[in-house]
This record gives sequence, C-alpha cells and structure tokens, in this order.
Amino acid sequence: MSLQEVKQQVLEANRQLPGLGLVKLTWGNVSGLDAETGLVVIKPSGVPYERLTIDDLVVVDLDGRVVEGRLNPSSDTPTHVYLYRSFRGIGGIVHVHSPWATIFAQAGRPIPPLGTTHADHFYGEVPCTRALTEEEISGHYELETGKVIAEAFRQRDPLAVPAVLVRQHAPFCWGKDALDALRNAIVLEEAAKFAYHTMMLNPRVEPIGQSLLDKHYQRKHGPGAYYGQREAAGAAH
Ligand SMILES: O=C(CO)[C@@H](O)[C@H](O)COP(=O)(O)O
Repeated sequence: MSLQEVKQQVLEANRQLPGLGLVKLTWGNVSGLDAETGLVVIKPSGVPYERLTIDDLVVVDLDGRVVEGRLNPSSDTPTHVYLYRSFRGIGGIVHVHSPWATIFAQAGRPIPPLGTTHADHFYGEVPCTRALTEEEISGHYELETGKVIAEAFRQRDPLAVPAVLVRQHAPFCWGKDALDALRNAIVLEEAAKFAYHTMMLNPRVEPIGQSLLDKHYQRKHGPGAYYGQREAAGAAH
C-alpha cells in the first residue's frame, strides 16, 4: 500500500468514527503505518471529523517527528508510534472513547470472552492496563501510555488480541491497517456492551471454553480460516 493509499484509509476511518457511535466531539484518533517508508499517517489534533480532508492529515516518522503536514498531529501520537515500534505486524491503530469499552477501562476490568462475538475477533480476554503512576502522568504521559499498553502484552500476542483498555482512560485497538483496526474497535464496543449486560444478568457467568474460543477465532484467522469468500479468507470481518 502506498503512502497515499494509507492517507486515504486513515481519512476514511477517522471520518467513520462519529457515525459508528465510537466517539463524541474529537475524542478519538486513527493512524496508519506505511510499512515501506516507516511513516505514520495520523489525524490532526482537535479537528472535527466532518471537516477533515486528506490534506489535514499529518505524517510523522516512528519517533513522532512531523515530516509532512501543516497541522499539529494528534496529542496521542507518541502512544501510536510507540505501539508501532513495539507490536511488529500492526498497520493501523484506533483510539476511541466508545462508551461500553470505556466503562470497563474506568472500572479497571478486563473484558472476558463470554461468547462467540468476542471469540471471532479476540483470542481471549481483552486486558485492562494498570493505572499510570503519578510520575508517569506528570512525565511524558502519552509515551507512558504506550509503555503501559506494551507492558500488558508481555505475555500476550497483540496480533491475537488486537485491543486493550487503558485503565481510567479508554480503549486502543489495532489491526493490519486502519480499516482493520476500525473493525476491531467496532467489535470491541459490541463485546463490551454484551459482556456488561451478561455479567449483570448472570454474575456467575463463566468465560467460554477453549474449544469454542479456538473454533470461532480460527474460522476467521490463520491458515485454516474459512469464513467469508475465498478472496477474503483470512481478512477480518
Ligand atoms: O484520549 C483523548 C482525550 O482523553 C484524546 O483521544 C483526545 O480526545 C483526542 O485527541 P486528538 O487526537 O484530537 O489530539
């Protein structure tokens, strides 16, 4: 994918956020990585989505330095570039304040796999990070947010569970590109809503078993994926 194509995808994904109910005002941002150049395209800070144009997007390097663009990049840019450096193989990141996932983040609770909706996209629990320390909050906050996310994935595969809840903040999701990351953000919000109500209805509910988790995750992911049409096999749905 060329840098121009990454820009187009990042613009499209950012502009879809409000209509999908994933953000209010400007409470979110999407970025995409051009693997060929190692450059990241990200939304400008504080610009309403409906006014966003491709020329407003900002291009930064993997250290977060602006290489193209007349506007300030998203305030969360240090978090995005830290995750691109930490999680090999991801090509898009979405940060939103979607209500149900944000409720879990504020409560400091992970989202357990309670059903196949979850299992189709996340191979296990979606973790919640620890809270940032006073020192981390008063330091380089957005960089420290990236570090606390990476810390939560020391024993997890970020490609198998492409989402996290940042405690007392909100979710970050990722994928093979910006639109794939957006799909994961959509599913995360649904999984969070279903999990919240399921646990309210049945406080003793247990996570699904390994066999159902394997079956549903592997229908859409990996060499044996058979969901959808052949040309889309392996693509996220
Ligand atoms: O997490 C937050 C606010 O809590 C941020 O996501 C902003 O709400 C979006 O910032 P910009 O991308 O517009 O700088």
